[in-house]
Amino acid sequence: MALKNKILHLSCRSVLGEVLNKRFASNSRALLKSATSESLRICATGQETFPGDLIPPGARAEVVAKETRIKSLKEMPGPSAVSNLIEFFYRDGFSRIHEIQMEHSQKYGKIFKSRFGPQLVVSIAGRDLVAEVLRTEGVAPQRGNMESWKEYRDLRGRSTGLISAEGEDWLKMRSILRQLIMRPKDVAQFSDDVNAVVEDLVKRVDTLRSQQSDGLTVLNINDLFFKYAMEGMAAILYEDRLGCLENEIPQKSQDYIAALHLMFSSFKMTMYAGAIPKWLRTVIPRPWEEFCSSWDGLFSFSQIHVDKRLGEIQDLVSRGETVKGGLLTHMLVTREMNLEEIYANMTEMLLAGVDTTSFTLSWACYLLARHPEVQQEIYEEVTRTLGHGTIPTADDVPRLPLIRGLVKETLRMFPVLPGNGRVTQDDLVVGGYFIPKGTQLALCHYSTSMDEENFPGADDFRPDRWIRKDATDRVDNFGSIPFGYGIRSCIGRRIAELEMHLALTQLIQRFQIGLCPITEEIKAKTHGLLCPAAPINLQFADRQP
Ligand code: HEM
Repeated sequence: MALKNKILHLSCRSVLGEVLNKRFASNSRALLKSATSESLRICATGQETFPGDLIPPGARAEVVAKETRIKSLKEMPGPSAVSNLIEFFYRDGFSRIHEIQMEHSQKYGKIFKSRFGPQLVVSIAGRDLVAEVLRTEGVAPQRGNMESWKEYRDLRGRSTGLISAEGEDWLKMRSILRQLIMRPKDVAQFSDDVNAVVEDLVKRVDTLRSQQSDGLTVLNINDLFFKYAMEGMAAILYEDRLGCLENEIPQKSQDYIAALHLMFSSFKMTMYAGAIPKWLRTVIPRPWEEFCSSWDGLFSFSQIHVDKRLGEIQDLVSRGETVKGGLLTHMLVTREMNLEEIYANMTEMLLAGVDTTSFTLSWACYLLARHPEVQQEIYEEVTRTLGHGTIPTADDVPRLPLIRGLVKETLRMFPVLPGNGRVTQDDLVVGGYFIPKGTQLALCHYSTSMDEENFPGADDFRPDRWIRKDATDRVDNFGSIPFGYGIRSCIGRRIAELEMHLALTQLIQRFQIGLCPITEEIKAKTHGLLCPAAPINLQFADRQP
């Protein structure tokens, strides 16, 4: 792949945003200690706003204390420890986490507690309560217990990356990366690289369907999108290609795919590995061993690619030539992170970026195939805007609101992370309950995005519900925040969106996507991520220009 002349710029605006965010968070945390959540939501004007400057916090707290009693965690409803144990371990609840969210929120309300052994988890299943929690976050929110990830890194002398780091380490890495890839215009420069991968994706569709008797069917579409996402991520992160969309996949890439599959196939076990006390690992060693060996594979793959690029840069420098390149080049040249931190971040970003993007693409194509009339509408928008043969770039995406709506609606119906976590860093009052510092919260994204109150006709696939009616109309909705919200939200959001927008636009331009006769209704299952419970087989018929 030819190296490109790219400049990755820093932004004072985003730094300012972070400072403002910090101020707001510390203000609101102070207030939360003295007031209930109700007092935060409803101010004197009756609007949803921050009431600090309208009524002195102390006075407000007094009024509220008379009106509303803050309840304790003991009073919070929720399933009993025994029924939870049966649900998860006997009835395999881990693969139905999304359904359990719905059932429990209907039964216990928008906030409820569950116990997993010694661990108490408070689930937040209401849109406004989720907003309340995320809007009051501090400067370095914590997602959950990352002990097993950290332990592996300590064992091997590795650094943490953005997903596993906490506190100061996380802040430092986040502030570097957020200036490089957080805004659409930062990632627009990767358009050509992504399009080169999309071209290979389209060729691969041709090859795969020609191997079937009907000349149309691509079996297990997620396998194809997995390879597309891996190839796209490598093009952006490593400035290199892996050959995943070739007929013969190079051995090193195959080894990586195996390590990635091991990581996900042993997901449940590795979850326990984090929880199993160390002494118990001598009795049941397998989960921990598999966990370490899959990380070994993931780290070594990233290291090979980072070292390769480093060698190329050193050669250029020794020949006195100018160094040009993308994200990795920038990181290697500026050394704002040390080499171990670069390995760790490349490893964690690749891990975070492949399945998430590929499952979303699989669901999007499945939904298009099930709803030909919606597909036709989107096809008409694409051809009206771009014509039949024009290859879309990042600059075209704002002119394709239905393509963006398609991705948003897919992620609403199948949020690839059906839930997210936070460990509270201060005492909080949420939904009228006192939640002490250090409590594990589960934000129930699946149930909020399927809630009729937040999305009328929630079972209907309607990409157009995301289209703004005019410049002032905002359709943002805390009911569906598939990339999270705020300072610890997904750092790869813009990269993922670029990969999905460009791939879907070209697929819709080229093919009419249909259900294959052998494909029945595909249900979702939770396997860490929300994924199809059965292979999705689809037909790709050529569009007639
Ligand atoms: C459809 C695609 C994707 C979805 C739905 C998604 C969703 C998420 C969510 C929900 C989080 C947690 C946010 C929070 O805790 O508030 C997250 C974190 C993260 N994601 Fe993504 N993601 C996607 C693609 C990607 C890609 C392509 C990358 C890499 C370039 C990536 C890298 C990360 C990283 C590094 C974090 C941790 C951020 C931090 O802790 O500071 N994700 N993602």
